[in-house]
Amino acid sequence: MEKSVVRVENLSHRYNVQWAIRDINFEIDQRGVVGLLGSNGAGKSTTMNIICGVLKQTQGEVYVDGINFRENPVEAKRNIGFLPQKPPLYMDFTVDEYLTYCADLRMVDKMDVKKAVDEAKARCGISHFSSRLVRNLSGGYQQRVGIAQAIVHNPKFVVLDEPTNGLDPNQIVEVRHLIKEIAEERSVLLSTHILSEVQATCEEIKMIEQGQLVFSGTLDQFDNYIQPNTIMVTLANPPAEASLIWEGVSNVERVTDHRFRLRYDGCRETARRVAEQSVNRGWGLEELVVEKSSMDEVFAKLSGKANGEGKR
Ligand SMILES: Nc1ncnc2c1ncn2[C@@H]1O[C@H](COP(=O)(O)OP(=O)(O)OP(=O)(O)O)[C@@H](O)[C@H]1O
Repeated sequence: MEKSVVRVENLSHRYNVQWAIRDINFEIDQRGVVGLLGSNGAGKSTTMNIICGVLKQTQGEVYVDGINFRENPVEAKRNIGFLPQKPPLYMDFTVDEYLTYCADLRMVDKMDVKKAVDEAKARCGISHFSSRLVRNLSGGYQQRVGIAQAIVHNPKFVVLDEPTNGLDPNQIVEVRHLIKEIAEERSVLLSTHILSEVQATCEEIKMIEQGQLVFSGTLDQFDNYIQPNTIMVTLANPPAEASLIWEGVSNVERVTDHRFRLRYDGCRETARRVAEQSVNRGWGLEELVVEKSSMDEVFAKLSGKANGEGKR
């Protein structure tokens, strides 16, 4: 069995003369939520549409559960669920009618359709709305119906394009929770512009900029992409600023009477040494924070990197 559920190899696509995405390679694990990040026009939708079989790539290969999309698209699609940015809901259907229709489209065996619909409804917490018209559901519940149609055929891989767009804060929390739950038994690729959403939901991140993959790694690796180089230290009995400069520390800024920002060489040892010295010399260490960059700063740096290299 393959370790990854999706494998993308040298994927490139152009709509006209310009490449929309160029030479993208990555794999997606069997479980968990992967965030797909990128600025507007970076190439996220193009990549997602190709992986979901909505768009045929110009070059490269996509394997879903080991099946090559080019060679066997129908089989590959059996393993994929897709919730586009605008959910494909039929407002005049009841929830049951709609999900039954989706199960048919997804070629669920006739004998298994009712069970599949019941399971998808239970999973998404909409069983009590079975007979309600989709149009009469709130935005949050309509989105749950959208997610239910994406998992009704029990796919191994689900793609959700900005699934919390337009929801109120409570609905956002609920839908995020649901996404995490469905990712316990399958893999979910989540496209979003909202960095706090990635932080709240994803374990892995792929970032595309200017049509190229500029980052692929864990949330922790993304957080630590820019090496921290300042330490904020709070001392009850601080010495003169000059005493705080020693090996590894290049500059000291006095923020308040008791707080200092030390610019350092990024070496972990330096932070440890600051703590040791503060204790040994009786400076009354109250707080020591290694100041990491925010996700926005990492995002901006990665976007800038792509722009600077003149991609496409
Ligand atoms: N149908 C199309 N015909 C021509 N060019 C297109 C088409 N769709 C997308 N593009 C171009 O391909 C590039 C990548 O677009 P894509 O929609 O994949 O980006 P995106 O990251 O999904 O952006 P957004 O976040 O704004 O949806 C852009 O330059 C876009 O203008």
